[in-house]
Amino acid sequence: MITFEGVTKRYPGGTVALDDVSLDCPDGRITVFVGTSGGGKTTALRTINRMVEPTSGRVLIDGQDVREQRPAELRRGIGYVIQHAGLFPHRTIEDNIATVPYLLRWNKKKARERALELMERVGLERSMAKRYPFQMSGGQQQRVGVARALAADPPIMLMDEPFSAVDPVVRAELQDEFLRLQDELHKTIVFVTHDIDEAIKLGDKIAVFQTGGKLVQVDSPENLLAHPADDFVAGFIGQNRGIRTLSFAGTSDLRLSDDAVRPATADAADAAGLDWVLVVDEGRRPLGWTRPAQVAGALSTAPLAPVGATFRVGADSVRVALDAAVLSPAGLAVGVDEAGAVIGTAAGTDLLAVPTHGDGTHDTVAAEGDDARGDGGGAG
Ligand SMILES: Nc1ncnc2c1ncn2[C@@H]1O[C@H](COP(=O)(O)OP(=O)(O)OP(=O)(O)O)[C@@H](O)[C@H]1O
Repeated sequence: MITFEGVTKRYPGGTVALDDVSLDCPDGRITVFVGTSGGGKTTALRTINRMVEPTSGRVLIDGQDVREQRPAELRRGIGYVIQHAGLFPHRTIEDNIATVPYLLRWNKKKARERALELMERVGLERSMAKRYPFQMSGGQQQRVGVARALAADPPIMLMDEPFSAVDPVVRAELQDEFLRLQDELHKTIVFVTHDIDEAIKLGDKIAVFQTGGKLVQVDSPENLLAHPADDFVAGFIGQNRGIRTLSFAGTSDLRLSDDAVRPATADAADAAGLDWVLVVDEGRRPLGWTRPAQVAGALSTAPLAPVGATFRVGADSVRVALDAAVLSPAGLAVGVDEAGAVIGTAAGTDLLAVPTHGDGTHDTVAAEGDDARGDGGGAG
């Protein structure tokens, strides 16, 4: 665990970059520092690897003051990823990734093998190993940056706006892969971003910094959305707070209805009275929507409107289900199991009735994916 104890940083000239910051960054979790420009996020991050020394207070790693270790030694256990990746332009991709192993005097073969293995891990083809950074896209360079930080398998990773310099589509891909990687590696990660959506997507725990280096709220993403500590945090989170909260509400306890689900072999007359029916095949996989009143005979002969988006019951959030309902011609969200078979449907109003009070008592989605994530370590 990384612990900040009353950390203050005052620069010559009087700028207070950090003002009495106390906070824990739990092991194996992602703690995100978010906030306004100049709020002290980067300064806070850099006190962990001693790139910045606090004016007062201390930073501890597993109870030990970081000042008890020489910076070089300390940094060996701490991966560091920055915006624009910061790769060495005159070194090949594999040599960039193997930077720390070379410093640790691993033999060349082992270091290169590790670099190639990591390239695969971060979604790069091994055939790119001999390229130079200028021959890679921005997104690929960021992946190399992540691989380089992971090379010596440090327990801690510090990431300063690592995905900010790429376009939104690539950024979303990098975020998804980063979460997948973290599911396997369980590093203790401190991640700086100015983007609240990125913070909510990636963070187990979010620390909001305000200008003047003040820490205004430390909370799980769901609590931050549900209970912003003050107007500054509420303003920073922005609009759509209610809808975003639905991302943390789970679908495993939803009551789904089978009323509108019919096999293709059924007769349209069986569904008389229904506006829309969802026609399914023999494996209950959805084929499409139809209006039974407009069909004579078996539903297999009916013209079908596309199913649109479905949601995985239990795995997807209420927000995903609501999206599916809005996009469905029938206004019904189709819930499916792992195999894609229909479990039942839910109307938008059923989905909006799900409690999302953000006090941790509702059925939460496992942070869109993993049991180990999600409780965020609570407040403070
Ligand atoms: N070496 C320095 N000397 C003097 N002032 C500094 C120094 N480094 C940072 N600051 C000041 O400290 C404050 C906090 O800076 P910091 O970079 O930590 O903020 P940040 O939250 O990471 O901002 P951004 O999102 O813009 O990167 C700012 O006012 C900045 O100008």
